[in-house]
Amino acid sequence: MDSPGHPGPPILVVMGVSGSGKSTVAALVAEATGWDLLEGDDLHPRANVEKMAAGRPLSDADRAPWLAAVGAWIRDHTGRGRPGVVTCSALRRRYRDDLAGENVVFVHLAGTREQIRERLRTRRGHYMPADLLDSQFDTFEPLEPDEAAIVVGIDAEPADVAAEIVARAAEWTRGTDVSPRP
Ligand SMILES: Nc1ncnc2c1ncn2[C@@H]1O[C@H](COP(=O)(O)OP(=O)(O)OP(=O)(O)O)[C@@H](O)[C@H]1O
Ligand SMILES: O=C(O)[C@H](O)[C@@H](O)[C@H](O)[C@H](O)CO
Repeated sequence: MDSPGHPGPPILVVMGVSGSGKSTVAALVAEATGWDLLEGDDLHPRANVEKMAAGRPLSDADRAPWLAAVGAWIRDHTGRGRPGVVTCSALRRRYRDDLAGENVVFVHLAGTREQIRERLRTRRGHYMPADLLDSQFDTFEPLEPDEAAIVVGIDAEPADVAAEIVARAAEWTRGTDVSPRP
């Protein structure tokens, strides 16, 4: 799947606000492709998890060590030429700039506040409270045209969302323009 424009296998950073479906969809993409999967939430320091569970949004400083750990996983993979799928909210442009690099493609799971609020309302067994959704949307800085990125809607079933990502990632590795679509 390599091309001169994109010399190595991709790392897909599946991003978006809490509840947009990152964990669900990334697992399906990893299953379909056989690529390594990093559940970014597993790299949060315990203090971050406790803070979110208590209903308090993370600050930039809170996110810094977590983003560094996610970035290290990405670098390890790109350095070894291994493809991967990573879940990471990557809400702000500057966070993404720290994760970006050759063969890194951001995949934004784009949904409305109302749609995601409803999904979080019915989600069970997760520490992240739905109350934090507004701060997630307030923090989110949309992808900009110069970012290597794919935007995917989340209306479809998870398997179909994952299939679209696999297809668009294949286009990306062939060098097709997949800059954000409205
Ligand atoms: N395409 C979809 N259609 C319907 N439900 C979905 C879809 N994708 C995910 N869900 C459901 O929405 C909820 C949120 O999904 P998920 O936990 O994967 O989101 P997340 O972005 O990883 O959240 P967080 O960042 O808080 O970990 C889950 O209950 C999941 O089953
Ligand atoms: O950047 C953030 O505010 C946090 O990292 C969250 O997005 C969590 O990672 C996740 O949503 C919790 O499950």
